[in-house]
Amino acid sequence: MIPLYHDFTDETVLVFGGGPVGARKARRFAREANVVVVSPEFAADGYGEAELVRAAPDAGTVAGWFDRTDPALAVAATDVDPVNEAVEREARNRGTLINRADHSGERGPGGVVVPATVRDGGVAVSISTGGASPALSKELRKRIEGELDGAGELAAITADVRSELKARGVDPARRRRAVRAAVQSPRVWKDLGTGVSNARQTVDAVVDAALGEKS
Ligand SMILES: C[C@@]1(CC(=O)O)c2cc3[nH]c(cc4nc(cc5[nH]c(cc(n2)[C@H]1CCC(=O)O)[C@@](C)(CC(=O)O)[C@@H]5CCC(=O)O)C(CC(=O)O)=C4CCC(=O)O)c(CCC(=O)O)c3CC(=O)O
Ligand SMILES: NC(=O)C1=CN([C@@H]2O[C@H](COP(=O)(O)OP(=O)(O)OC[C@H]3O[C@@H](n4cnc5c(N)ncnc54)[C@H](O)[C@@H]3O)[C@@H](O)[C@H]2O)C=CC1
Repeated sequence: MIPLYHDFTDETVLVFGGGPVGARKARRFAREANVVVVSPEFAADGYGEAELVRAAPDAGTVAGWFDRTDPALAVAATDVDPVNEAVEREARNRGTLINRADHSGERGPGGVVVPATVRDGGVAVSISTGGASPALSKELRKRIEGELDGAGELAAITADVRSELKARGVDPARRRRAVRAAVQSPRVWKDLGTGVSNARQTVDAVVDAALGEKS
């Protein structure tokens, strides 16, 4: 399996099954997509901003929900095998991405896994075991959680620096050297998250030094 980051803005994610697993996937995708959860019961803790539709489609009526919502991704998270199978089949017929929450191992065309994810601002690190051991993905996620502190802030600062250097016409090789120096600098990392404009100033000093300019 090959990891990709997918932009779900303005897209719909259709979740079948409103148990703890369906709810977890709904929360995950609702941060960006329009999420519709179809289930006869909604007993779990939270579904984010998802739209909840009370219904219990069988294998024959699953397709109608695809017609109504036109999803970019379908999640099969019911505890009814033939329904999960029908969701997968329908997604595949339409070329829609499919996440079988009840199924490890082989995925087939359009099959995707939901990874364990750590975020800091716009920075995300995702972990998958290719479906072999979700508990291990979760454990590894916990171990790296603290490692990303400040990465979101540094990504935002260096994004600004990159466009400023581009606008000033600094050539690509020197730009690359300067941005690399900034992300590698222990002084920069020390100043991230201190709540003042320290980090930006430190980045500017490191960038100026790398470009051979006085700060
Ligand atoms: C294939 C996959 C499909 C998919 O859902 O995309 C899948 C499938 C299954 N999970 C099962 C069980 C558990 N899943 C978790 C937890 C998570 N599972 C997630 C993803 C995935 N789970 C995909 C593969 C990811 C990879 O490649 O590693 C995470 C990472 C993301 C998320 O779901 O948000 C989230 C952690 C989030 C976090 O905390 O960071 C725990 C741990 C716990 O609950 O503490 C357990 C119990 C322990 C265990 O069994 O390992 C079962 C058996 C059900 C049964 O036996 O009845 C199946 C079905 C099967 O194996 O057939
Ligand atoms: N991917 C993951 O991380 C995990 C996956 N699983 C698997 O995912 C599946 C769901 O897990 P849980 O949420 O814990 O199960 P659950 O049994 O608590 O929830 C299943 C939900 O599906 C609903 N449902 C039943 N028939 C339906 C229908 N015809 N259409 C739509 N919804 C219907 C039920 O009302 C219930 O809300 C299970 O098959 C389990 O094997 C379980 C644990 C973790």
